Amino acid sequence: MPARLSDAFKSHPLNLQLKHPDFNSLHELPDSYAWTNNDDHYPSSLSSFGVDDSVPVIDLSEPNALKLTGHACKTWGVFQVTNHGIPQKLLDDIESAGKSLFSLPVEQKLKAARPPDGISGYGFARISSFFRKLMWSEGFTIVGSPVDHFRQLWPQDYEKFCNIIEEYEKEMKRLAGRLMWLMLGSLGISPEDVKWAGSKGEFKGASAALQLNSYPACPEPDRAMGLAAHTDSTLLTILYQNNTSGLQVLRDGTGWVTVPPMAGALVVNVGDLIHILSNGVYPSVLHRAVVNRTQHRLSIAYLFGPPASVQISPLSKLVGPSHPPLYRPITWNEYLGTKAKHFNKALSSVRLCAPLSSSADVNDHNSVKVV
Ligand SMILES: C=C1C[C@]23C[C@@]1(O)CC[C@H]2[C@@]12CCC[C@@](C)(C(=O)O1)[C@H]2[C@@H]3C(=O)O
Ligand SMILES: O=C(O)CCC(=O)C(=O)O
Ligand SMILES: [Fe+2]
Repeated sequence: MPARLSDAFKSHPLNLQLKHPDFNSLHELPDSYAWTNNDDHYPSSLSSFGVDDSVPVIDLSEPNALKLTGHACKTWGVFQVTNHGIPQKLLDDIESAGKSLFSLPVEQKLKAARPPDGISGYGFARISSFFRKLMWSEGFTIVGSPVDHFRQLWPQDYEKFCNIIEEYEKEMKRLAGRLMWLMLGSLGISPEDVKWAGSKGEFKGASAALQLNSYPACPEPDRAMGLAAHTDSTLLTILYQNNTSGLQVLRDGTGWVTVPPMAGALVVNVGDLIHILSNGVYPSVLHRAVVNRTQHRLSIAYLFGPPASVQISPLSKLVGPSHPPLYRPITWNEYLGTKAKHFNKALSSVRLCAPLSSSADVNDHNSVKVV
């Protein structure tokens, strides 16, 4: 039987033994949540105040969308899209489903806790084990059907919430396929070059995870961290954020740049697997979420990847004598296991050789110190 995404962590269980707090009852920042200057990626470090450098916004109905996408992937690794075709009503529905989930009592949410060796359910971010301090957030991951967990959360209304998730995943999958061809097309790659994309290039067998993130208002936002700096272990990620800012991307030479919430727009991140497929031409983007004193923030990430057991390696059209393959072949499941072990050094752990040109692979995050 081919590997399933839900099995990715079977051999990498996460035994956090942490107590899930009721954030609303915390009026002071507990020491376990207070990041200091010694902690890697301290929240207020390196911010790019006053720098006029903003994340590209691409109108997908424009004829030059392909060229703009290629440029954004090469120079930023992140962009926002408008005219993406996702109905506003669906975005509103998923936002209220997320709000409803995170406002349940802690004991209720814990009935749907993510098991240590599982992928789906409620809990701390998987990357929490790499840090001495806790993150000011809670998450809920959905891979496959959410019905068992949702029945625990909302015994009466679970079907309504399952339908929203199903519809959202269907729409996101279609958009992810479209974005993949904008990214790959801008590299001169066509559907015949990517066998696992299917005969029509529709990415039928693709796998995906949906991650709902909640960042409660925080009494001391400057000392807290919502979600620590990381790259996504995906081909690409499509992120919906509510009207509260918090997402920041690390920009070479500039520092942390905020991705401002734009009504109706969606954020697209280049993930580690596009980094590998493109042989480092489209580097994955290091990003994090910071928190604020007054507003609750919610984000919903659609983490899109290949079929779980397909080998991903630099595309043959992009390698040659002057561009040797920089990464060894790896499946998505294996990469998630590597990330669980090496975190921000996962990409360099699958690297074959140093790039010949200094422009390739600028964002390999080799220098990120793991605590
Ligand atoms: C497919 C996945 C990517 C992810 C781990 C996961 O199994 C599902 C959640 C994803 C997420 C979202 C928040 C940040 C992140 C680093 C994490 O801890 O869980 C990512 C993981 C990833 O991209 O490596
Ligand atoms: O909340 C955000 O803006 C970032 C979320 C994120 O990076 C993720 O879910 O991978
Ligand atoms: Fe992310």
